[in-house]
Amino acid sequence: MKQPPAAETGTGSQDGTGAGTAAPTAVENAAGTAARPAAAGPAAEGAGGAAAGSVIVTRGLTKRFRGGQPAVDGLDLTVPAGSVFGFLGPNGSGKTTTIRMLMGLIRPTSGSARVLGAPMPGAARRVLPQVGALIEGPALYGFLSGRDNLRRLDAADPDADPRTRDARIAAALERVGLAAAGSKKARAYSLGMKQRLGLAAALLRPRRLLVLDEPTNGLDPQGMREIRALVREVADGGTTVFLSSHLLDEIEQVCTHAAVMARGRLVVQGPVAELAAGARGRLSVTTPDTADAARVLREHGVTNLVVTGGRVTGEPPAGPPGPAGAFDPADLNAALVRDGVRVRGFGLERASLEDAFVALTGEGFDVAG
Ligand SMILES: Nc1ncnc2c1ncn2[C@@H]1O[C@H](COP(=O)(O)OP(=O)(O)OP(=O)(O)O)[C@@H](O)[C@H]1O
Repeated sequence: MKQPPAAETGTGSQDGTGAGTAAPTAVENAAGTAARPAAAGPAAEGAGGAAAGSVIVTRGLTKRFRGGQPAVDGLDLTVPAGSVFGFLGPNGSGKTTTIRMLMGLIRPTSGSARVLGAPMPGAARRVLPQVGALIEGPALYGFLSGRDNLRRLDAADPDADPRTRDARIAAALERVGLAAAGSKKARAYSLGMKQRLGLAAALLRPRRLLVLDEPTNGLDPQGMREIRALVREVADGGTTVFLSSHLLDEIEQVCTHAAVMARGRLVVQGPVAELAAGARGRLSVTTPDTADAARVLREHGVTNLVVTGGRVTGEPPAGPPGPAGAFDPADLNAALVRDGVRVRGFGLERASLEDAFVALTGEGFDVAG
């Protein structure tokens, strides 16, 4: 409840193609690409209609608070237009500090940040009207109704047309499922309702970018589901969504792209599917002939073999599995049988983003930070 939604002053430039490309890959693999097809909305309408543009680009972005270690250290972030971009990291990894720099709320110590193609914080006055933001919870007056809170926020926006105010507020309340509760005092709202009201505030006007700092923090599972559904809906409308989270499964469920932070540094970024694929999952063979199985697997390019009891697991060769991929699990199974290995179980465990995080950092993902 500390920060109001991003300041909404000045007029916006429509140039949004940004300096970067949609190619992810900052530190590691993940040669991914562009924005999802849903980018055909406002997010795709930058100069020249370049849907492949980047909505956020940072280069060497660094923030050092007085005397301390850098909170954010040399960050190179590229957020493709039309993506739902998850900014993932344990508590204290520098997510909020990055978002505050992106929104022009604090100055970087060094490096640069461009949002919608314009430098921040310099261009904040023309960029921020196109950005809806929810940072550290919405700033609400408890004694006002949800609707009157929105009215107050809209009235503080010099670019908001007072003639369309009531209609826009009604539409925003409807969109976040608060139409029926609009007349209730905000102090009577649950945490989830407050978050939704904050989102309604961010969506009072069409936005090209929505920035959400831990939007599901403190919500119950139902509240989380509602916020995720809303995020998807906003993205389907063509708005790029940048959201921070310390929840891996949340990122997997809702995001097309992700960046992983640890101790102020970027660990990896790219399309979520490719990040998880980067970890490749593990191949698992259940057999009483573990030594022979391990040998055959090794001969077929399986690495990091681990034998536990009657099971051998290992990392399959790089590339997608299947007849057209780098290796075919069926061939591997046949090779085991051919060598007399009694295969009692054979499987490929799908990698999760958590596997990717562990593989990249060698650490567990400790959400308690
Ligand atoms: N105003 C400040 N003054 C000094 N140190 C700060 C300040 N803001 C953040 N930090 C420090 O910078 C580091 C990164 O904090 P930040 O809030 O950006 O992380 P985060 O990933 O958003 O975590 P959380 O989810 O807990 O907010 C932390 O060590 C934090 O203590």
